[in-house]
Amino acid sequence: MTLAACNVSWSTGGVSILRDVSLDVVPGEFLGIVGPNGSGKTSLMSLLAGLRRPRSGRVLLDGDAVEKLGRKDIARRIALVEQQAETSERISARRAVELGRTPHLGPFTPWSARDDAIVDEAIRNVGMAELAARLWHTLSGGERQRLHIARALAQQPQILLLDEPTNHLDVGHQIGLLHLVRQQKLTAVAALHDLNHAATFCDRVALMSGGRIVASGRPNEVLTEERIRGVFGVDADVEFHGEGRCHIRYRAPGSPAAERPMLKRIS
Ligand SMILES: Nc1ncnc2c1ncn2[C@@H]1O[C@H](COP(=O)(O)OP(=O)(O)OP(=O)(O)O)[C@@H](O)[C@H]1O
Repeated sequence: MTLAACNVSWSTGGVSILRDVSLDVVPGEFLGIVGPNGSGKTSLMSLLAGLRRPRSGRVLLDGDAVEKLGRKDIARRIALVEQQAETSERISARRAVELGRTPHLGPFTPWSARDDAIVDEAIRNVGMAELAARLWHTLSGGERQRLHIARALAQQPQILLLDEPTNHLDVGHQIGLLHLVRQQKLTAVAALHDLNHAATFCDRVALMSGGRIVASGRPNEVLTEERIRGVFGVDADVEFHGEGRCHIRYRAPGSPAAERPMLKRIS
């Protein structure tokens, strides 16, 4: 299943937010979207998920315009984990994950033992089995975030859209979550703030700035010292690794560059 944005622009309140954005994600690929605050990552994710309509251009899901598809049809194929997803309802952790099965249920497909098994596995995958009976409002921010991911996995989408999925998570759970996404062999698109996470886990990275995609490609093609300085205003030393990967070491303002021998290419 492919998802593509073709020359998409979006504006709100007379202000242009996304400008002529084109990208596509191919089956099985993990695409990272990075960029400074306000560069348009969340806006792009909501267009890809069909929550917003572009002012011009099109979003295509397997060649079909997303805006022409029904919500349930989209939800069977795409799961979105939003940045500030919340629920005020008094529900258990497990119930929150069960909601992921909603697009697959209907008058002729009632809840079954298979749905239970899918929900159990999703909860296990995010390490929340012991807290499954707890009420939502008693959970920490990180625990809730892991359940949002479990809800999306229980949805069994072909495409997973994640808006800053590592928010609220400690470093162990951040790495665990991104590894879990990779293991799912899903097509995934994640807006990420941590450039090293993008460089470590994503097959390709799209860099946004001012509502545009200014570069896309393998992590080490996109996350260069010049672009990190130009787009984020931060000096950094980038160490190149094999298979398109790299590692970024940020410099405090005014501190010297690392000695070059440390930066030699590792193949
Ligand atoms: N509904 C809205 N009304 C007005 N402005 C909006 C609206 N939605 C987004 N914007 C503006 O669009 C720009 C892009 O916002 P968006 O949330 O897409 O950026 P982002 O890259 O996800 O930022 P962050 O990293 O801070 O989450 C911001 O300047 C934001 O204030």
